[in-house]
Amino acid sequence: MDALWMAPLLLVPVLMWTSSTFVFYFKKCFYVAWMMMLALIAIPLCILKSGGRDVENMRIIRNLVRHVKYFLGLRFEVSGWEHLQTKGPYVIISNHQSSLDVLGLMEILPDRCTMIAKKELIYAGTVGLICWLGGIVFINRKKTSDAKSVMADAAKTMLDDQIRLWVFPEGTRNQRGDLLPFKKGAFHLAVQAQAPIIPIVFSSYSNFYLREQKQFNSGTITLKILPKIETKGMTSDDVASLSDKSFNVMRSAFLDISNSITHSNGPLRH
Ligand SMILES: CCCCCC/C=C\CCCCCCCCCC(=O)SCCNC(=O)CCNC(=O)[C@H](O)C(C)(C)COP(=O)(O)OP(=O)(O)OC[C@H]1O[C@@H](n2cnc3c(N)ncnc32)[C@H](O)[C@@H]1OP(=O)(O)O
Ligand SMILES: CCCCCCCC/C=C\CCCCCCCC(=O)OC[C@@H](O)COP(=O)(O)O
Repeated sequence: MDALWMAPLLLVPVLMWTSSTFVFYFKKCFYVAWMMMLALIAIPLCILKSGGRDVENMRIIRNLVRHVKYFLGLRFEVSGWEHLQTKGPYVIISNHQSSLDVLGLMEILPDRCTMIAKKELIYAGTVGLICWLGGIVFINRKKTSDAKSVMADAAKTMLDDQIRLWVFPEGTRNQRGDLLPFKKGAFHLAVQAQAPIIPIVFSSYSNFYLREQKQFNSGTITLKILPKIETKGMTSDDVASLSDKSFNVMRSAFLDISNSITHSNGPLRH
């Protein structure tokens, strides 16, 4: 009787072997469930360590998330580590393709660095709570004036508490094979804090993850950390050119690393 109950479980490896659509859904569900579970473990650890919301909790979160890539068959190749060896506050900007970006982010996350995220993320159960405990700054994208004032406060906190902030300047997830035009918030933030910008580019996920075709294979993601862009002496008048400059260096790096990876990994499995 017990053995009979186990029988459907045997289907899992069979389906994993034969159906790439099953692999796609299995990996996605596993990812969400595992992250929720890790967050559940992290919550008491963070509370015990710092008693509540604190950027130092990101160390615990970073350590707990770093093994998840192995389950999903993902590898990261990182270049430009030396550009993160900058003292004091800075603003990291990177392209944003999927919630899987969290894995690459945790791979290279510097100390005392937290993120700017949409406020809806706080309702994501245990993940939402861990984001709050990790000091993530939540913004309301539907109310520009609110978002601006939260980010102005964040610029002050960055300096007062020596914090680094990671912003996704595209403002939303994008897997269209190119970068979306940048929103301006990250650049106002850097200018207000007079802190440098460190651009980071994730190569395209299209060689292993295709949402429409329901494909989630193993793959390698290249992370390229680019040289910092100074903002000392800049004012809000310089924001547009700073944004354009950042966009251009990131776009050319994105196209460069995405092309080389698609060619070296060979064709997708069907
Ligand atoms: C232990 C296990 C746990 C496991 C689970 C958890 C694991 C880890 C936890 C970590 C996970 C974290 C991952 C977080 C990912 C979340 C990512 C996101 O949520 S992305 C979406 C949210 N982010 C953003 O939107 C940031 C980028 N957006 C912006 O910067 C925007 O500019 C804005 C939102 C501030 C405003 O957007 P919008 O209303 O569309 O306006 P714009 O066109 O950009 O600007 C309008 C004008 O306002 C000016 N402006 C903008 N910002 C400012 C400012 N701060 N100060 C002054 N002025 C500003 C801008 O220049 C425009 O004016 P103009 O005259 O046209 O120039
Ligand atoms: C009880 C509630 C259940 C909710 C379950 C959701 C839990 C998500 C679980 C695991 C994923 C862990 C990584 C979380 C961080 C993902 C952040 C993210 O990628 O947010 C999307 C946002 O950048 C842009 O949003 P839009 O593309 O504009 O939309």
